[in-house]
Amino acid sequence: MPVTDSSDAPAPLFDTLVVIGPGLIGASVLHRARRDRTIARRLVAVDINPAFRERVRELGIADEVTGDAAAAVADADCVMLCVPVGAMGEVAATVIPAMKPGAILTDTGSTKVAVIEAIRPFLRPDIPYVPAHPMAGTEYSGPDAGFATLFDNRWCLLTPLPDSAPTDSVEAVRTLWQLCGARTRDMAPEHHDRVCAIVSHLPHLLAFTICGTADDLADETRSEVLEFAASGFRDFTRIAASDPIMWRDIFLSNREAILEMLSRFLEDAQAMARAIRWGDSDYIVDRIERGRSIRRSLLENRQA
Ligand SMILES: NC(=O)c1ccc[n+]([C@@H]2O[C@H](COP(=O)([O-])OP(=O)(O)OC[C@H]3O[C@@H](n4cnc5c(N)ncnc54)[C@H](O)[C@@H]3O)[C@@H](O)[C@H]2O)c1
Ligand SMILES: O=C(O)C(=O)C[C@]1(C(=O)O)C=C[C@@H](O)C=C1
Repeated sequence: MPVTDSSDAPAPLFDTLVVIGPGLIGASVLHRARRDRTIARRLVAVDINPAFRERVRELGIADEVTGDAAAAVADADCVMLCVPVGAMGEVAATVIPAMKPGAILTDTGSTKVAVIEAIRPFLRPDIPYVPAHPMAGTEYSGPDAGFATLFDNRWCLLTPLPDSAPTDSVEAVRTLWQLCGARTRDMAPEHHDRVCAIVSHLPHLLAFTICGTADDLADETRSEVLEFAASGFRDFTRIAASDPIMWRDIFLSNREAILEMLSRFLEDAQAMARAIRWGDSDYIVDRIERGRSIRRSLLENRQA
């Protein structure tokens, strides 16, 4: 029987990975890196919130946990920003001057144009920056929400800029996400923001709004909402339970694309209202058929 010697294991991708903001996304990366030991030899977590730092220590997913971002990144080979998109610029301003030459900076922000613009003023020529966005999540947030398999078979979109990272750094970040279980695709940041506006941001906007509308009808319907809400309304409430700060930042930082998708949606909703008013059965059935086929193809892709 062959003897398996741990020294035969390939060296991890990075020596030291620093995750700034070990919430749902950052803690999930740390869980995966801790579990597989292929991503980094040493894991460091930085959080502004002392209670979250304590939880990360208790979870045992980092070798070092600190609130001092500048000190933490000094030895890092890769620094991953997992803070809300509105905080990316201020964190970048603190960490970039403290990073060693050649260390890679990446982020996981849900919007890309605004995050890149927020980070760009602090970039250094010797710090490659590779923006990324894992298309995976849940309605939960904070360190306790993280888990190692979050990214399995999900997309991670990379939006590398022609002038801010050599190819080997882009490939290192691609490999990082593949080691987390994700498939990767490269995209221009503007295109990314339009795609995410329709597949992620607008659905959340609709979920927050429908829950708000139901709540505004509280006097008449609160007991019905609570008592009789079956799967349909519940499916909306799952995503409506998402973190308010994260979603405020996403809406404000992808304003134009979201407003464009919302106005297209409102036109289509008006057309549906008209079809209902005038009894246009063909139109109604056609729209529902399209919804069903989208659902089927999503399920097929997920199983592939
Ligand atoms: N939740 C999702 O489904 C999802 C999916 C993909 C990408 N993202 C993006 O990834 C990022 C993280 O999202 P999340 O869901 O993990 O959020 P989260 O709220 O779970 O975690 C964010 C963490 O950042 C910390 N933090 C905030 N400001 C900080 C600062 N200035 N310095 C250090 N730490 C700070 C918070 O204390 C928290 O621990 C966001 O940019 C979000 O848009 C989220
Ligand atoms: O699954 C969920 O609950 C999510 O909200 C995840 C989701 C999405 O909309 O798909 C949310 C925000 C992200 O930037 C990426 C993924």
